[in-house]
Formats: sequence, C-alpha cells, structure tokens
Amino acid sequence: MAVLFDKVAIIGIGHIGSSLARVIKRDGLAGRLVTLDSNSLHRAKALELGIVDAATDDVAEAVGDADLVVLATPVGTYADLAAAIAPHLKQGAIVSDVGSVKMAVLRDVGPHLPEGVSFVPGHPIAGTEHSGPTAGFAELFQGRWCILTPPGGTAQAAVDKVRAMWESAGSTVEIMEAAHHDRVLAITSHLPHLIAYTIVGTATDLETTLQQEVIKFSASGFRDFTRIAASDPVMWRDIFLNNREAVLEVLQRFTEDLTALQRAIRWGEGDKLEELFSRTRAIRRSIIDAKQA
Ligand SMILES: NC(=O)c1ccc[n+]([C@@H]2O[C@H](COP(=O)([O-])OP(=O)(O)OC[C@H]3O[C@@H](n4cnc5c(N)ncnc54)[C@H](O)[C@@H]3O)[C@@H](O)[C@H]2O)c1
Ligand SMILES: O=C(O)C(=O)C[C@]1(C(=O)O)C=C[C@@H](O)C=C1
Repeated sequence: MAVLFDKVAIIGIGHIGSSLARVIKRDGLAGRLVTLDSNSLHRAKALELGIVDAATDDVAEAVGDADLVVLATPVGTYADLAAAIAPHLKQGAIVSDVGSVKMAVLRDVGPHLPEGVSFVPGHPIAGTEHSGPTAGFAELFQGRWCILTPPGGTAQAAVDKVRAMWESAGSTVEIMEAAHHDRVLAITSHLPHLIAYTIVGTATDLETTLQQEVIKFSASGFRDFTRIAASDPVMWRDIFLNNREAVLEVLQRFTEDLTALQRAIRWGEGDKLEELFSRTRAIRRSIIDAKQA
C-alpha cells in the first residue's frame, strides 16, 4: 500500500499499539513511525524489535510534525495525555485512538484539541489477554471489525485516511455513534469480562475451603474463563470506570435473568432451562454459520 502519512506517532507501544506499529511497518503506511511510552523497557523493546523508527518520552519530539497521532494507552490516561500533546499538534493533524470505550474518549480528548486538528476515535475489536510490545502481532486485526466514532462535522478526508489504515490491517470498518458503541460493547465485551473476573475470583475463594481441587479439576469451560480473567487489570479498571452507565444497565438486566434461572433450578422447572439452553445453542450455531458463509 502507498504511504498514508508522512509521520505517525503511537502513544503507548503495548499489545495494541505495537500490533498497529507492525501493520504500519509491514505495509509501509508511514514515512516515519515514532512512539511515546512512559515505560523505558517498552521503548527499548520496540526499538530492538524494529517496529518503530524512534522511541521517546518527550511529547514534543513524538507528536510534533505528526500527521497521525494514535492513543493506545489505558483510557484513564487519555485526559492528561490529550492536554500534554495538544500544544504540539500541527495544523491538519489527525488524532485517533484504540480505546475500548468511546463516550469517555469524546469527553476526555475532544475538548483539548485545537482548531484545525481532526478527531477520529477508533476501536479495533481484536485483542488477547496479553500486554506489552512483545505480545503484539501484525495479523491481530485481520478479519476483525474496527469501529470508528468520529464526532459530527469531522473532515471526511481524515475519516477516510484512518479507515484506509485499518483496512490495510485487514479489518472491516464500521462508523458508529459513540453512545451506541458503548452500549453494544457493554454486552458483547465488558459484561463477559466482568463475569470472568467474578467466576475466577469466586472459584479461587472456594478453593481455599476445598483445598486446591477447583483449579486441579478445572475443565475447559473454567479454563476459558481464566484466560479472559487474565486480561490487564489497569486496562479493565479503566474500561469499567469509563463505561459506567452502559455496564450497570446490562448488569441489572443480567442479574434479573440470572435470578430467573436460579428460580427455575430451585423449583425444578426443567422446561425453562431447556428452552433457554436451546435458544443459546442456536445463537452459537448461527454465529459460526455466519463466519463460514
Ligand atoms: N488488549 C485488548 O484486548 C484491547 C483490544 C482493543 C482495544 N484495547 C485498548 O487499547 C488500549 C491499550 O491496551 P493494550 O492492551 O495495548 O495495553 P498494554 O498494557 O499492552 O499497553 C499500554 C502501553 O501504554 C503505555 N502507557 C501507559 N500509560 C502511559 C502514559 N501515561 N504515557 C505513555 N505511555 C503509557 C504502557 O507502558 C504500555 O506500553 C486500551 O485503551 C484498551 O482499552 C485493548
Ligand atoms: O479475546 C480477548 O482476549 C478479548 O478480550 C478481546 C476484546 C473482546 O472483548 O473481544 C477485549 C477488549 C477489546 O476492547 C476488544 C476485544
């Protein structure tokens, strides 16, 4: 692919930032690729891996002259980072991000950006439970969705350039309202993580009483939960604190459904259990069929 940007700055060269850096390098999307990261070990590793041209902790050096700046740190850092980078942004620059929530990004980043800078928030729906620059890989975004939530009035040319970058990564891009994104992701991503954190926490507490037997006899169902529950604690703390309303809403609904199941088990209502399990089995099969089509 042709060069999309003369200079790109990635803020945070962890799992997602380094995966994007690998794509940018692989596809020659930037004339120069610089990272700003507060962790000196991550800066050194990114240089050693050859996935960036320069790594710094100096904001002006990183974002000065950049045509695209991508925030790829936990969303709780965004407000301070936006305030720090804003004075160094050039006219015509695009600011984007990869954060897992989007309303909070509009709230925390948007107000800091000067006139003449375009804002195209993004969220690649791809990731693993691993963190840091060694956990990244260029194929991470292949065949996955990337949601962009540009605020009304954003220059179309800026949206098109960010779209082209994600399409080069192999993703299908969808434009969405930030509030809608947060409600959808609350159920498809945030609630499942909360459930995984809870179930592994409960099992570990029980294990103390049952003396090690929970982990010892854990079958694949529980192991799947432990993978999700191994996800980065800081990243997920920030997601829940910054998508509070949408998560609390689906959690309320989930709690009611769980109580209904509890009742069905207590009163021996097998038909109710079987009806739900049949419905969810059909959903799983339709997801697999849609993927294969
Ligand atoms: N991991 C996933 O599955 C996934 C998927 C999609 C989106 N995201 C989003 O991507 C973002 C990054 O997640 P990740 O998994 O790559 O995390 P990560 O921990 O692997 O990487 C974060 C990087 O940011 C750096 N950093 C942290 N605070 C900083 C600061 N104030 N200034 C400069 N650098 C700082 C860290 O040193 C680290 O290198 C988060 O906003 C997350 O919500 C994550
Ligand atoms: O597969 C995983 O490990 C993930 O949790 C990835 C996952 C998800 O929930 O789908 C996690 C958070 C992101 O914002 C996007 C993707």
